[in-house]
Amino acid sequence: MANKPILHYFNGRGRMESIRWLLAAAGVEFEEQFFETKEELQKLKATVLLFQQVPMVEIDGMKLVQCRAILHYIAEKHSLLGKDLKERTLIIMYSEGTMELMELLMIYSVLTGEEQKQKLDEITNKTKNRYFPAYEKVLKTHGQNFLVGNQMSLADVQLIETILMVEEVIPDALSGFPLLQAFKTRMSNIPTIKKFLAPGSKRKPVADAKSLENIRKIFS
Ligand SMILES: N[C@@H](CCC(=O)N[C@@H](CS)C(=O)NCC(=O)O)C(=O)O
Repeated sequence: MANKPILHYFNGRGRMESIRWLLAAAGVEFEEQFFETKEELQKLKATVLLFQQVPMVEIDGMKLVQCRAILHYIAEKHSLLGKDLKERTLIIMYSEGTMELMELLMIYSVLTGEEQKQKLDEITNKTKNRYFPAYEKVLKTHGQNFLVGNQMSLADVQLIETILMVEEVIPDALSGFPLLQAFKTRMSNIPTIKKFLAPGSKRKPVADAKSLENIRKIFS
């Protein structure tokens, strides 16, 4: 049996969480090696990180960096990247939209005070007026269960991850988006995803003040 992928990152969400989500949705077991100090990260930078950045994933004899490349590799390998060039391009297009929204949420999580309030206004506005209407429209236009090709893809996995992240800061974010509400229920009941959402999985919680402080130290 092939070795399990090994994920190298800190013990938190960041840019690795979508990779955890995708592997889990594909039903792939993985291992994690966390760095906990600046020194441990420096050691990785000096030895294995091509651009001195994480996430890094050891998979199929490669040490992959750049989260989009990693996501696309895993998606393609597990038939989550469409059946032809058009589907693949739509999947990547939708996935890029979710990544923009997730990026805003990642920035929000490290801000404090007035800066955080302003970022939340921006997130609320873009969620309700830009991103969620777009995905609602896609689902409405073709009337299918998934965003592309009537089967689960990278885009769907990233969309459910994003919906749950948004709801952590805007609990009523899905009100007014009935198709996205149904999508959330459907996706959450897919067995591999249900397992990942259950307690004890490798899904990471929202960072608390102590872990944020440690992450700041690691990357300072
Ligand atoms: N384009 C890269 C960006 C990766 C990135 O910025 N990683 C951060 C942590 S999430 C990092 O390693 N920062 C350390 C540094 O740049 O020195 C990707 O998508 O993977």
